[in-house]
Amino acid sequence: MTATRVLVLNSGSSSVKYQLLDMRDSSRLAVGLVERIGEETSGLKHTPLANGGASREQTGPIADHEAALKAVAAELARDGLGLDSPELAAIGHRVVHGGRHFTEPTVIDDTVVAEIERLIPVAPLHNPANLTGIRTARVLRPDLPQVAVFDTAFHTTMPESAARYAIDVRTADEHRIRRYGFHGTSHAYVSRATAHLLGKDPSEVNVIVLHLGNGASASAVRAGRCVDTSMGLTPLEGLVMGTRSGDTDPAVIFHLARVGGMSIDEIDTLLNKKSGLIGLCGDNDMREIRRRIDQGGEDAEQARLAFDIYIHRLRKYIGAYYAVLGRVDAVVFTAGVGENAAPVREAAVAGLEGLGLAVDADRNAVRSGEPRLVSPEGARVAVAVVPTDEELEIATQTYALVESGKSE
Ligand SMILES: Nc1ncnc2c1ncn2[C@@H]1O[C@H](COP(=O)(O)OP(=O)(O)O)[C@@H](O)[C@H]1O
Ligand SMILES: CC(=O)OP(=O)(O)O
Ligand SMILES: [Mg+2]
Repeated sequence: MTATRVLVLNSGSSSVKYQLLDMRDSSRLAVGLVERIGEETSGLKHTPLANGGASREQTGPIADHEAALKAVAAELARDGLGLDSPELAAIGHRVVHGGRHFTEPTVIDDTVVAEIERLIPVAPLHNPANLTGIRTARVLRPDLPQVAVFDTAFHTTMPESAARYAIDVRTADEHRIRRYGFHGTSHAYVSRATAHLLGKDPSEVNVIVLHLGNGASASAVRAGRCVDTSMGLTPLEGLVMGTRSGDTDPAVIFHLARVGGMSIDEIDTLLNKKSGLIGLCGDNDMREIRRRIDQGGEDAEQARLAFDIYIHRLRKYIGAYYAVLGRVDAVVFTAGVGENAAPVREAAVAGLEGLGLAVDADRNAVRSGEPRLVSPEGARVAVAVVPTDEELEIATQTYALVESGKSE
């Protein structure tokens, strides 16, 4: 029997998303999510698409990522899709920070694990969770290739003028301080899918990708290669996010330390976990923010301000990347907010007809899981919604690597 299945693990700080795919046709056999790991009310939702698709849900404490993965393995086994299956070809892991070292998907060995570990200080919310996923999966299936697909890989094509910060070169080099960028798997997948939506080859188009999820980032993609992106040394820079501030004056940190008496760790937590939308209005979910705005009254005021700050930052990046690219063929929205929040898309390009940017109200109101245009017929620049699929992209890259290894 040839092994054609790939299990993809996307381990977040308090969640694990997973998909089991059959790479003969990229079909999904099972998908699921473990949430609130480490809390009393952890939840696991498992959908065995291959076996009728009825979801199973359980709640109850799941102490850590290791326990989460074991619970996932048990659910898959119930459907005859267990990790012991000879049809499993590999496990693909999303790894957020790969530094400059990893520009391609990589088969994981002890050296790779050590390098991902070394990068924890620059991805403190993400790399530790990614590592636990890797370690647990290696214990469960030590014989199977485990592949790391890095968020940073797609951004390694950025020119030095975009990747470097204007700080002392020796200090920057000594500490490897530069813009790495994240969500690269999504930016790569979505920019390519946007070209296809336009009936073009990726090498023919320039695209601004707006990945707006809980974490959010923008990128400028010229002819299929990333030339700039909004996240930097860490996933803290750039757009306003669910709980992260995005861009601030670096001197805010000195001020909070010197005048506010806060420790570096407290400031780190403030900017990464208590800022962004949640810091501005108490909610990090765009659905809730829109509900408050639409309801009106006193509760709407803070939500409106948070929304306006979010949009203002987004528009600045659209303008900046327009200038970086010179010619723009498409602006594309993706991830939870980008795919679902029509008011965000509308506000992001409002009044930018001079740049060829506009949304058609009817098209923008359509809810769909398909890639689609939301700009008016014949617009100079396409505005599009393209659902991201990081898991499919990770599976594709993982399988391609494993298969190429066989033929060598
Ligand atoms: N229907 C919706 N309308 C507006 N925003 C939504 C909707 N559904 C999801 N979102 C937003 O998407 C976010 C999650 O996006 P997602 O890409 O899944 O994030 P992540 O992968 O970082 O967990 C939510 O926090 C919420 O703000
Ligand atoms: C890098 C990053 O911000 O990832 P996420 O959006 O999954 O938090
Ligand atoms: Mg995401």
